[in-house]
Amino acid sequence: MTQFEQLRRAMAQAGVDALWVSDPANVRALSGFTSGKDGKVLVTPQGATLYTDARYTVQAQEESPLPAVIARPPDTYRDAAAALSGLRVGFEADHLTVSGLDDLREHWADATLVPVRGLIQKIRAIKTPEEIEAIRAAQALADQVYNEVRPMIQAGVRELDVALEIEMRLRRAGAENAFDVIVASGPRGAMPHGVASARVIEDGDLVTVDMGARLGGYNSDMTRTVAVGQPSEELARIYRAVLEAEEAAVAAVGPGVRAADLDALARDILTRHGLGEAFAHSLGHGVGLDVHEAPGLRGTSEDVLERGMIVTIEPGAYLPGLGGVRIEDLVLVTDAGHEVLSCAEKEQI
Ligand SMILES: CSCC[C@H](N)C(=O)N1CCC[C@H]1C(=O)N[C@@H](C)C(=O)O
Repeated sequence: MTQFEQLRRAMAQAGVDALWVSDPANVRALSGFTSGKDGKVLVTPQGATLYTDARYTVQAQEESPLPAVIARPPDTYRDAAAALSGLRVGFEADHLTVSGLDDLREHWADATLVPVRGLIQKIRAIKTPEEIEAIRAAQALADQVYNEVRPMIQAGVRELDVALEIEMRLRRAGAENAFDVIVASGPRGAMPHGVASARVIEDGDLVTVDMGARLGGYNSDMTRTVAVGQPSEELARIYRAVLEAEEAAVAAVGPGVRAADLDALARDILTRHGLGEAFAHSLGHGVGLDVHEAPGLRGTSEDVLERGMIVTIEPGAYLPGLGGVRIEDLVLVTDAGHEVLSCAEKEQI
């Protein structure tokens, strides 16, 4: 079944005849238009239309097989109104502002507006073969850049210089950062999202490097924690506990596995090491056009892994005042179980 066929089925299940798509990644997924934040897609019983403005006339023609309407609001809404009279029209509740909804209500008074959540995200969670290759390529580049930059992580070097080197190498290769590079050294390692600062790395630090490449629109995501000099026995113990949790969770990845069970598996290992409270976030998430997308690997998730999903496995332990550790792999769910896409070496500390 094509993604559009899957979407039509999901729309029927959600009880909508048409769908106004405003999430940039969903716009891109449906239309191929790479400036998703400046586009919308309207799916009706007759077909799908890309809406964007005159800055993108040529780009829309080049990139999207969908018919494009070049207009700006309110003309956009007026154009779409004709096709929507009497229909139940879904809108993406997670990606429409209050004023955006007011606009739809004003211009589509003859339609019934219905909030929907995660319809397209659920379809995007299972990657096509082409998407898998795109993410594999993004991760391969990230591995290469990480390996090139790894020797630079030494005492006396600022975190932001490590981050800059990573970004420069990604950009030279035609990619970009999937997100601001996290380089969290020493006590800053206690911040899971500690983007690189001016801190100078010191002897005995653990340094967490979390980076991703965005290549051809698709993201990768990987974390390594490295030791500079000889870390304390306490930090080394935490590192080994996180590594144990990470390896056990990766080994358990396969089709049919409940995301919540995977999260619990890693969390239980860290709890046995006295680090349950220190694991301050979910185990992982899907990766694709967005860095964070479905499925969610967290305790409250109802998601079940399926072949073709690409997820991160990234347990961590964060101890304020002391530091932290996170180890993350990018993992493809396969019929046989899984394939780890991230190849950069994990250190034994
Ligand atoms: C700003 S993107 C961060 C990428 C990173 N690899 C990542 O996803 N992290 C870092 C620590 C936790 C994890 C995260 O943000 N998880 C989200 C999904 C959560 O809510 O737990």
